[in-house]
Amino acid sequence: MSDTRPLLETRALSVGRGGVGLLEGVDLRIMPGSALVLRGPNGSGKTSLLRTLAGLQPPRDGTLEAEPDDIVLAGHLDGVKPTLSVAENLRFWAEIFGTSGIEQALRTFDLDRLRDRMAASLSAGQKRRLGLARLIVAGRKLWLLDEPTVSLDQEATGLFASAVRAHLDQGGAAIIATHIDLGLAPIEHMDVSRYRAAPPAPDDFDEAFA
Ligand SMILES: Nc1ncnc2c1ncn2[C@@H]1O[C@H](COP(=O)(O)OP(=O)(O)OP(=O)(O)O)[C@@H](O)[C@H]1O
Repeated sequence: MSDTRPLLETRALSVGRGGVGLLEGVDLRIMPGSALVLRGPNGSGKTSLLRTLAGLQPPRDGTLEAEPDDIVLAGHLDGVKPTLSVAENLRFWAEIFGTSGIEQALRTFDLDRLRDRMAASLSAGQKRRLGLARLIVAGRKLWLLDEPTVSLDQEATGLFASAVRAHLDQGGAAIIATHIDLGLAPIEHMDVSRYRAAPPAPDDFDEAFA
């Protein structure tokens, strides 16, 4: 039976950062098997939106419906533990997420040859691959990805795109802040600057200096 319920739905969601409103009126509906690419200039609020969807910060307004246990976020900080080996990092996350088995994650991101290397000694791109391998280990349905291809070469970007495609084929979903074309067509794009929050009313502004 196909699952026709959205994995995430927002209505009139408002997002801010540091007490400042960034986005308003964001309506999103993410179905199993679908991917949404977030676009927008630097500072427009992509990371803040992903953090809000992941439950790391509360919405300023509106509603967000999602099952927290369905979601995994891969952010700018890879979450890699430098004093653990590649395999130990993956086993650590498997324990955190309550899953088992790291071989598929190692294979997917071509990390097998590096399995016993201390994460501290990995190159930036290798570290990023390890951070992304955490997605496989997590076993969650909705991937929230913030600039996932930073530091990745063309080959590793291809591995990542294949991993996303396989995830979608298995009924997973992804929201990806990225400026590059991952070749995942057909795919929806959303420019977050469409939802830019109105600046504070002049009265509020004056009040701050009263
Ligand atoms: N911790 C913070 N405290 C206050 N303001 C912040 C904080 N982090 C980010 N901001 C501000 O919030 C705004 C949105 O930032 P955000 O990181 O969400 O944008 P972005 O679209 O992801 O940008 P980029 O494309 O550069 O990654 C920016 O003006 C930024 O300076």
